[in-house]
Amino acid sequence: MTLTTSPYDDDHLHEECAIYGIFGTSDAAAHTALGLHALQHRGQEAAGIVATDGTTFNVHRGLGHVGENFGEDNQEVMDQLVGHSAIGHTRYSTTGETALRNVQPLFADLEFGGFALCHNGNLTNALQVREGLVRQGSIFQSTMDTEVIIHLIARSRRASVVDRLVEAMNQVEGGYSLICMSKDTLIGLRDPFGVRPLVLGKIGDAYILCSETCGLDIIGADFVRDINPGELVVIDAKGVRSFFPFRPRPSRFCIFEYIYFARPDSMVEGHSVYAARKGIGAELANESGVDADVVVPVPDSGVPAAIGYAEASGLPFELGIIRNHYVGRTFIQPTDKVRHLGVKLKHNANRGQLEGKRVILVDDSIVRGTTSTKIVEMVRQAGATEVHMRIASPPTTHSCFYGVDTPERSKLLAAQMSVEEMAEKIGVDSLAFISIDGLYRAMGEAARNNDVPQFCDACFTGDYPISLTDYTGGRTRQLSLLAEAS
Ligand SMILES: O=P(O)(O)OC[C@H]1O[C@H](OP(=O)(O)OP(=O)(O)O)[C@H](O)[C@@H]1O
Ligand SMILES: NC(=O)CC[C@H](N)C(=O)O
Ligand code: SF4
Ligand SMILES: [Mg+2]
Repeated sequence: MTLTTSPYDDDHLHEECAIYGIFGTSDAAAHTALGLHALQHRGQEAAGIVATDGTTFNVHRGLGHVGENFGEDNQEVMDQLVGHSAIGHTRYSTTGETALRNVQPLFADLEFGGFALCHNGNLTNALQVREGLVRQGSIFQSTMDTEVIIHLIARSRRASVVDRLVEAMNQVEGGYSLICMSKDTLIGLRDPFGVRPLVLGKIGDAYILCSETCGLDIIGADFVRDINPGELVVIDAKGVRSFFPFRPRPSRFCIFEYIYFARPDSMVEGHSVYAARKGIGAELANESGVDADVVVPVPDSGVPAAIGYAEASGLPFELGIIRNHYVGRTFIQPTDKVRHLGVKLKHNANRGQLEGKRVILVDDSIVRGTTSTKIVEMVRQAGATEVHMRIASPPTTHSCFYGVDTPERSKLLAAQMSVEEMAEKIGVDSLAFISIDGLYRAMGEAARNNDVPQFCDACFTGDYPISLTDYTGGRTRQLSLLAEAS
């Protein structure tokens, strides 16, 4: 049991969240469950779906995976989620603990009717806004940043749902993609910098909004286009309408989506995630090639970059480490002790491909260094004569505040050590990260534009595009005295 409810006391690097919405089909909830299943990699703490038939809103929210809540054992639940429109969420918390009160979508009965909302991202002034609302009498039901949006919409005096939403979003800062649903409308929205992804798809007469295109593929829907930064789309019986209600800002899409978060078979912002990862691996080989016998990925996320590395270097690619797919991502293990164990449970050396060889290990990132330390030890024990580690991102030196719950800086290996010190700690013969310009080159840019960077890369550069109101000046506060038993 925990009383933890402050945005500052969580030291894990989490994934993100997935959001999904569909309008205009009789089995909207079933489509949403499938879409969320394809997007499960973005969040594994909790899942929820709200569907509406135009009158009633039907909801199921639960802790755990999509399949545990909306799978074949949950037919009764699915039967109750009737409606022509539905939205859904898989959660990885950034603000607010993992508990039932914090499972999205959020729902409220507002002056104009029912309203459901789901959010990928993190609001950077939610605590400040929340304090103001509580002073004025608002009673919060959760400890999530996202809930302030519902309160701001409820208090707005504007006439339409869309205008109320715009007024609310003008009072919050942060990274967000949102999908909202009223009885007859689906609304999608990306923050003005477009930090988090959101795509539009179509199947038959129904429209879909979701985090990544793999959520469209699973139900055979067509990809229509990305929602643009700062764009708000309204989907109703009349079709899709687009608005740009916010002050335009330069696009700063999260570059880490390409490096790690998104699924390799997704297209995000016009780029294939798989091709981007291979390109990063190739740049890495060009920048920091080393004499070796074999290129070995740290599965899963290191695989496409290692293929690109092997192709560019002309070295053979081998699966020298095998991953057990029945163990969750290591980021999600709750304590350091369990996380260490998780890495052992998850990977095993494929001795025949490593023994007597000079091995280049390729992974996408080093966060705490837990994975790399264990893997290197494992590869050496399997008889590798040299181990060189190559990382398909620059050193992660800063925390993310826009939807990826990174450990605090003191837990980020690269924030504490030089590359040489990290190499020694991890136990490799050499260690190299892709340069920031190399990363931008792999993304098709000549270099990083330091005046107006083409992406958000704050976890590598500390250059935060959106203000961090709640995270400066040491504001910490317990948000609720109510502790949910886990
Ligand atoms: O330095 P660390 O704190 O260990 O974190 C970094 C590792 O964590 C991630 O993999 P993860 O095992 O979470 O998932 P994956 O199987 O999808 O690569 C990432 O791909 C790195 O391998
Ligand atoms: N990772 C996310 O996108 C989290 C969304 C939201 N901030 C939450 O904590 O639920
Ligand atoms: S800080 Fe890093 S992980 Fe967070 S949005 Fe920016 S690039 Fe993505
Ligand atoms: Mg990994």
